[in-house]
Amino acid sequence: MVTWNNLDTLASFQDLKKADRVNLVEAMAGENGAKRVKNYTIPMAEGFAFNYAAKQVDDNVLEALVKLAKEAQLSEKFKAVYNGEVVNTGENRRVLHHMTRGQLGQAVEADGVDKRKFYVEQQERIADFANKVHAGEITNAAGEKFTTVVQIGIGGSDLGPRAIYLALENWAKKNNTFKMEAKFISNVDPDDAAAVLNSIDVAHSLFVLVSKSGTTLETLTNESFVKDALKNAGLDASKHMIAVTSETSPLAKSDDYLAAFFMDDYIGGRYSSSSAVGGAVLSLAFGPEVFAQFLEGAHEEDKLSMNEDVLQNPEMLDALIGVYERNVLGYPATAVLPYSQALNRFPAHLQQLDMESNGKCVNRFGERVSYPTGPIIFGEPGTNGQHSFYQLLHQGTDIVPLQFVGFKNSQIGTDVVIQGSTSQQKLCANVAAQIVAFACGKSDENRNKNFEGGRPSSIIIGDQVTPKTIGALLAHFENKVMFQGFLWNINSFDQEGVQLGKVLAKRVLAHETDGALKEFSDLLNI
Ligand SMILES: O=P(O)(O)OC[C@H]1O[C@](O)(CO)[C@@H](O)[C@@H]1O
Repeated sequence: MVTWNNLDTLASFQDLKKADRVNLVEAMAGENGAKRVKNYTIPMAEGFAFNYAAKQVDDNVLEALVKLAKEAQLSEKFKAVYNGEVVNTGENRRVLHHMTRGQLGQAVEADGVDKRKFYVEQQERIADFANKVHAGEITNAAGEKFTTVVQIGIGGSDLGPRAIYLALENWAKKNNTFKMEAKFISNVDPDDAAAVLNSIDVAHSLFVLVSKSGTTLETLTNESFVKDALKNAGLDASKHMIAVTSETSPLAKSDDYLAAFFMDDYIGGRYSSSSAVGGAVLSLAFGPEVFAQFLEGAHEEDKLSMNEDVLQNPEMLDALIGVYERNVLGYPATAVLPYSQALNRFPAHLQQLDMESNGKCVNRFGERVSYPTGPIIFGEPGTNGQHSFYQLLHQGTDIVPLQFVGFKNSQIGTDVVIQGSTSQQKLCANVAAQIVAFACGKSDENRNKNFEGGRPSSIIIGDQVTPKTIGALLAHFENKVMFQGFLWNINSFDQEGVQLGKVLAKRVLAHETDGALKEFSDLLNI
C-alpha cells in the first residue's frame, strides 16, 4: 500500500533541508571536479548517460535524497502506475502510457479488455494501414499515392509527435526510411492552416485528425478549415482523412474518415506520443518499423525507472535533484538545452509535459500545498540559445538550473573542418565549455566581466539522435516529471487549469460578456 503525503511532512525532507549546501565553484575545481565528472554518472538506455557532476550535490546530499525517495515511496508509486491502479484521482483514471511501449508489471484489464493487447492491436492496425499507403494500396480517389501526411491536433496531440518527427526527419532520409513528408496544423490562427495548405499538394495529402476528447475547439475548427479546402479542390474529404481519438469520443463512430485508430482515457494527451497519437503520423512518415524502434527505446528507459537503487535510476535521481533545487535551494525555473538541431521542438514538448503535469498548487486531495511545485520550463537548442538568453543564465540575478542534452555524432554526417575542428566538434566543445563556465565561473576585478559561477547543470550524453534514443529520452523526461509529481504529492495527470480560459472564450464568441471581458472583446473587435 502506498501513502500519499505532502513533501513537507516527510522527515527525510526536513533532514535534506539541513544538509550542508555544496559550493559548486569549489566542488568543480581541479582534480575534484574531474573526479565528480567520472563518478557522478548513471548509464541510461540506448547508450545514454546521465551526468550530474555539475549539480549542487555531494555524497551527503545524495544520501539524503536516497532517503527521501524511500520515504516518499517513489518506486512503489511507479509500481502502482504500471500495475494499473487509479492514480489519476482527479479524473478517476488509470495512467497507462508505459503500456503503449511494453509490459512493465501485471496485465491490466479495464473496460473488459487487456490494455496491453488493445494498444498493440492499434499499433498493428496503424502499421497495416501505413504499409498499404506506402505500397499504393490505399490511395486518393484518382488511385494516386499519398505523398504528404498532415497532422491536425493541438497540445499533446501535436507537440510530442511534431518534436519526434522533426528529430527523426533527417535520420530517416539518411537511412532510406523516409516515406512521406509530415506537416502539422495546431493553432486556431487561420494563418497556421492556410500556410500549411498553401505549402502542400492537397490532392496527394492524407490528414490525420488527432483529438483524444474529440471536442477541442482548435482541432475541430482546423478540421473544418481543411475539409473546406478539400471540397474547394473538388475532393472528397472522407477519402483524405483519418482520425486518432478515444473510443468514447464523438469522432469515434463518424463516417467522415477513411479509418480511425484509438487510444483511451488512460493515456494523457502530453503522454500520448507512444500511443496511436504519435503512431499514426510517425508510421506514415517513416514506416512502422521506425515507430517500433522508438517504442523499444522508450520501454528500455522505462525499465531503468523501475530500479529501486536510486543512484542507478536516472529518472528518479534527476527528479530528486530537481525537487532539491526547487524546494530547498529555491530555484524557480529549469532550462532544457539540447545541443542538437534535430531536437529543435523538444523543449516545447517538455514545456507542456512538465508544466501541464506539475503546475499545480493543490495536492492529490485538493488541499493547498505550502511549497513550490513545478518550475517554469523553457529552452532552445544550443548553440542558438547561447546567443540569446544565456547572458541572464550566466550573470542574471536568478539561478536557473540547466538540463543539457548532447550527442557525439551528427545525424546527416556532412561536416566541414574549419580552423582544425569539425562543426560537430565545435558544438560539443560549446556544451562542455558551458557546463564548466556555469559551474566554476571566472573572477574578474571588473564586476561587469565577473562570473560568479555556482550555476548547476546536468547533461544527458548520447551517440546520435535515432528512433531508439529519442524514445529513451522522451521516457526519461516523462518519468522524471511523474516522480516529481509523487514527491510534491500532486496529481500530474489532469489539467483542470486549462478549462477556465476555454469557458470564457466560448462566452466571448457567444457575445455573453460583461465587465473586463466585454471591454477586451470590444478592443479585439470580436
Ligand atoms: O487531444 P485533445 O482532446 O484534442 O486535447 C488536446 C490538448 O488539450 C488539453 O486537454 C489542454 O490543453 C491537453 O492536455 C491536450 O493535450
